[in-house]
Amino acid sequence: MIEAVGLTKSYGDKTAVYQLSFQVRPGVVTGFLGPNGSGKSTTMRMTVGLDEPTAGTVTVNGLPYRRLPNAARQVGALLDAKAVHGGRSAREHLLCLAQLSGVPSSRVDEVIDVVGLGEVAHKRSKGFSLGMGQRLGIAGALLGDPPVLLFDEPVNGLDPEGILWIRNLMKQLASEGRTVLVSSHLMSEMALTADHLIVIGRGQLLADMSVKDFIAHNSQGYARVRVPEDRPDDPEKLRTALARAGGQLLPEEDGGFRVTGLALPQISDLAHEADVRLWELSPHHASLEEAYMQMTQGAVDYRATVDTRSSLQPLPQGMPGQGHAPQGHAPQGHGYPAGPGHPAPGAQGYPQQGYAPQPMPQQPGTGYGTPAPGGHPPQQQPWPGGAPGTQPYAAPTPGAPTSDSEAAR
Ligand SMILES: Nc1ncnc2c1ncn2[C@@H]1O[C@H](COP(=O)(O)OP(=O)(O)OP(=O)(O)O)[C@@H](O)[C@H]1O
Repeated sequence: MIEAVGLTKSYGDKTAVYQLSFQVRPGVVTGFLGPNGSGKSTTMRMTVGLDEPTAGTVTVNGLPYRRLPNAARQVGALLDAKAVHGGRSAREHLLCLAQLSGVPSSRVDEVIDVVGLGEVAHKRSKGFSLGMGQRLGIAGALLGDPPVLLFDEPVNGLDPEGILWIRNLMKQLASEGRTVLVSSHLMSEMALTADHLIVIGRGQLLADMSVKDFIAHNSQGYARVRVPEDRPDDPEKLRTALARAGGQLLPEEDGGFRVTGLALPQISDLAHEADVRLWELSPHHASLEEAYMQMTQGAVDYRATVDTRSSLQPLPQGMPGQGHAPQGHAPQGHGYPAGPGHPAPGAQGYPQQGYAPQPMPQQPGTGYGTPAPGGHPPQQQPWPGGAPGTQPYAAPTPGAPTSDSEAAR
């Protein structure tokens, strides 16, 4: 089990993680979600001793990583697939890791086969594609056969077959009773892979609950209806009938309608009573992506403009190397687009008061440590299950971290 209690990390003025408390339990895949810069990697780095918390603790099976006996055999992590000596072959790289952590070299060939790198095991890793690098990083995480595994965006760069493989691997590792924490921005993939979610925004806990509960809490189900086009009065008749019962009929772009506030049988009965024929009546189940967008939209620091093209200025003609003289087009220089399509961080949805800049105890960054190599650990033990006191919602705390843009000001 991984447990964070009041975990906080500041880099100078920037608070990357603030009073984060959660438990990652064994036996299930836990998805770790949050917008860019929300503190996922920082949290994972602190978990494996690569960064020191400014305050609070994060432990693996009750101990901070650096105090774990044989840490490399207890926790495996894929944090940065590029953190490999490019001059070494995949096999050499894994052999080095194996020697450092007291893992027998026979295990190296096993994990190479598991991740599908057998054919390129003797090739230098600097020639590896992004996906091959990810596979090598995953091999490194699996090397010590650890009961706790962290994967930071493991599907990055993988092809569809690789993504399916990762999904099954995560599930298999969890079904073996391991603790599996995996971050990703691919919501559709997370919906298929994760059982439980920890969602953070600007370093703070936003949700800690099952995928099912997360979707139910953060989205509104609705019904889709369609009426015959040759009966132009029907939409209005239906709208009136539904409104009397407390429902709402909203037109959709494709000519159909969305009904909120009423169950499907009620909609059917009301339409029948109003003499409106329905050509479609179907439930719409919200996706994890919809629920995630709804929850995190106010905690997004980096957002593209709605119409990215409209905010771009044309480049001046006659730039050096274009082979003709400037025609008097001066750059219309203003900074990076701002305006209606580029809302201020936290502009929608998420309570604003939590992000007011407040003085917080700060501590300069403590730099990077190195996970301690270790020898063979005791055999895996069954983990205590059923963590108490999970927190479905954590309201933003006054004094919470500012967004990057706020910090920059
Ligand atoms: N070594 C560092 N020095 C200064 N700031 C840092 C450092 N590491 C992370 N940060 C800042 O901390 C915040 C959280 O970063 P982090 O990489 O943990 O986010 P993330 O959720 O993993 O983002 P992404 O989804 O984009 O990978 C960011 O604002 C980042 O700029």
